[in-house]
Amino acid sequence: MNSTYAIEVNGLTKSFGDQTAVQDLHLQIEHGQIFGLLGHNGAGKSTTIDCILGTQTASAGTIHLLGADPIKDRKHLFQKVGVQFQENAFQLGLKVNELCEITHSLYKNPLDWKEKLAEFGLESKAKKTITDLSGGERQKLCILLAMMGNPEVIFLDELTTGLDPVARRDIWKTLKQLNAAGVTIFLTSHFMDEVEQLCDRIVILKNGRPITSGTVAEVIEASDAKNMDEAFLKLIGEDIL
Ligand SMILES: Nc1ncnc2c1ncn2[C@@H]1O[C@H](COP(=O)(O)OP(=O)(O)OP(=O)(O)O)[C@@H](O)[C@H]1O
Repeated sequence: MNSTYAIEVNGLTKSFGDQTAVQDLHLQIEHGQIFGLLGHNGAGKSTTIDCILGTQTASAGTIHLLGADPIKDRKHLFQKVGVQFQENAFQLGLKVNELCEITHSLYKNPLDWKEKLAEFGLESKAKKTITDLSGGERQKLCILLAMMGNPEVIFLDELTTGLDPVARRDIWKTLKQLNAAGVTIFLTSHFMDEVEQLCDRIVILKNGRPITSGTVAEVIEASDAKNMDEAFLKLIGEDIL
């Protein structure tokens, strides 16, 4: 099994009973790209990520993550792939430094989390519990934890939902720095300004099916729109908005 892409998906289909969440999805994501998977609520974005990570089994299709099989090679991939913790995965009573220590201990080649905490402006929060952090601070901590193992690829699902404009820009800066250091980023987002700012390439899903792909500029041009917001609305159609 091999692939020169960071992530390669061929004909991914995932059904839950008689409902098809993702249908015949093909992705070829180069190393070092910021890739955005877009779509309305329930379009199939999280299901796609789950299948790529091997936490869900695909109904059909093949997936290569860093050239490996996400299910068979999960242990090996764990060291190379960072995943954003969902808020409900945190034990909220833990202190920031405790959570960092625990996560740090899981990896063979972890980063210096104290240095990163300072870089993220969270140094003074080390002894606070997760519940004491603001939404933006929690999201930064999520990125830090996802980066802990020095991953080659990082998955971020709806990273800036619920954040104010300043916190969102802060997160964008962090992601750009991470990407400049060579990390491939796979993200989902409902914010088209964010997509325009960050993504090298995008795919839009509608009801589980890919309806368009390309760079942001290509998608805007192909849909004869003024910006990504308008392109998204045109492509998705008003019936589901
Ligand atoms: N475990 C499951 N069992 C049954 N149906 C599921 C399951 N997980 C997802 N689905 C269904 O699959 C479809 C795609 O869901 P998914 O969570 O992938 O969408 P999404 O694009 O991530 O949505 P959102 O933007 O709201 O997070 C939805 O109709 C959802 O109800």
